Amino acid sequence: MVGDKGSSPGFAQATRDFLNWFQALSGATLHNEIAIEDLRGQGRGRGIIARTDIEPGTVLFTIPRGAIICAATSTLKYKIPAVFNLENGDDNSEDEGDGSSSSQQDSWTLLILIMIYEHLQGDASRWKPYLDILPSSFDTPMFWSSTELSELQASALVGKIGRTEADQMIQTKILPIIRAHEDVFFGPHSQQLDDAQLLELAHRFGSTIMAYAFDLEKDDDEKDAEGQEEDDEWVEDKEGKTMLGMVPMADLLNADAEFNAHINHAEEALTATALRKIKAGEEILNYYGPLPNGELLRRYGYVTPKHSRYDVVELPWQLVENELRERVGSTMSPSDWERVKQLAQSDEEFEEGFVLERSSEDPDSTGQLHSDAAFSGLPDELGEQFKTFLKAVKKVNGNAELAVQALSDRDARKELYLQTVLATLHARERQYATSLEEDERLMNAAEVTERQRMAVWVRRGEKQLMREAQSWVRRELDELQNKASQRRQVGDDAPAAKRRRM
Ligand SMILES: C[S@@+](CC[C@H](N)C(=O)[O-])C[C@H]1O[C@@H](n2cnc3c(N)ncnc32)[C@H](O)[C@@H]1O
Repeated sequence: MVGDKGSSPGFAQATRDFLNWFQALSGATLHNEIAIEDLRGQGRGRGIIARTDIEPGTVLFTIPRGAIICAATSTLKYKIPAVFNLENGDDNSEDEGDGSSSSQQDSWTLLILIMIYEHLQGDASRWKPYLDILPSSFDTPMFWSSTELSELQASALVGKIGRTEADQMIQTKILPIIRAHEDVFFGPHSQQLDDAQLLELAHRFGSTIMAYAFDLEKDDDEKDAEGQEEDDEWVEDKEGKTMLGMVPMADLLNADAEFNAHINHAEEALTATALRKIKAGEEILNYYGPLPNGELLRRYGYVTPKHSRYDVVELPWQLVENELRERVGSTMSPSDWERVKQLAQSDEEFEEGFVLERSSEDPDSTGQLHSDAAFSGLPDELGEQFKTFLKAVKKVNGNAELAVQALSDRDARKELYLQTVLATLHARERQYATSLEEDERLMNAAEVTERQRMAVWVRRGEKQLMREAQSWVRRELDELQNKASQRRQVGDDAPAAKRRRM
């Protein structure tokens, strides 16, 4: 859900002004039978709805590239060319150490600077009606209080919010540029802002870019390394290499794991087309990718039931190690165990944690999914690291019986592995303050706020996945036991058969 400070009439007027502005753009098109609607009642801000049935392949709207806010279109680059790397024409501009050189900027920080500049231009910005419909507050965890964050419990999402890193990026890359060019950012009519206000503005536009901006450099027929066609996605470009831009109208589309529209990138314009028949009254939906709900919440500030199929749980190796030690190293001294750890960690493949996820098909070319996702196995790398650890145990203590046996007998190792993982999954589940069952109850409780409900949804999804993983491990253990008892039966029968033959 996106916040907008305006009251309802302001909201509707801003939508109308934006529509008029958009339709007057040279090269822009908008299908007559689609409408921007106020979906705040459903917690989805604005969205685009079909007013009549729309046939597959129909062009919904076209955005000329010149209407996108990006480094190529904003006049800011002519005012502070050094920051945009235009003076030397290459990447070797001098680093002034104050954030003013291009080498310190990336596509994120440049777009934040552009958005702050255009915002401070007020009526003078050619994107004013578009800027007026962008959100001024967000439901992403970056803006949650510590009490709200505590509702995420043991979710790995907590460690990924990155408020401190964002603050630091703004302090080192955004504020020094604005302070060094106050005449550019604060025109004769605009109000001066202090550092705290600028910090808030930079956070606001950083979050806007996270939830709205487009990667502009992909072509329709671009292929990834495997030769597969890549989707044009709303991206988080952490390395800052691709040009990001704010694309009016395209970013009014909400999204889900099943969707019905696609944005094509062509030379002169971006075009939204219907992927299948869209019925009158249906919302036109884009796709942000196969994201778990935790990631959807972190980047976009919402969760959906359809994204649950992509949920993940992070299993820290330390938890696996604790369980393994109990089983194979309980008689080892702390210093011997330390040697085991050092040996295992010296392996260059060593991982601090492993991600559990379900197997899921990709949406088809019309944006639809046809089967449920299911947990179907542990990561291979986890099994390999488990074996590496067993080898290290054997090296340090050749008498560690269980480890030695597990290394020479495949089934014994599999059983030890599965038992250890099962115990780890229980331990991981205990790190969350409430049970899955309590969360199920909370989902329907009246007193729960929207942010709390989203946090419960994320942690509940992770617990559900852990339960599925536990059932899978139990089934594997049962199979192993059945196999062993069948072998015992064959073994018991064998001498009898032999006797008969004799
Ligand atoms: C690119 S914008 C889409 C337009 C947006 N609704 C608006 O009013 O500006 C992305 C934001 O829309 C909202 N959104 C998108 N899809 C949603 C969904 N399926 N359910 C709820 N909110 C959604 C989220 O707040 C997200 O950060």
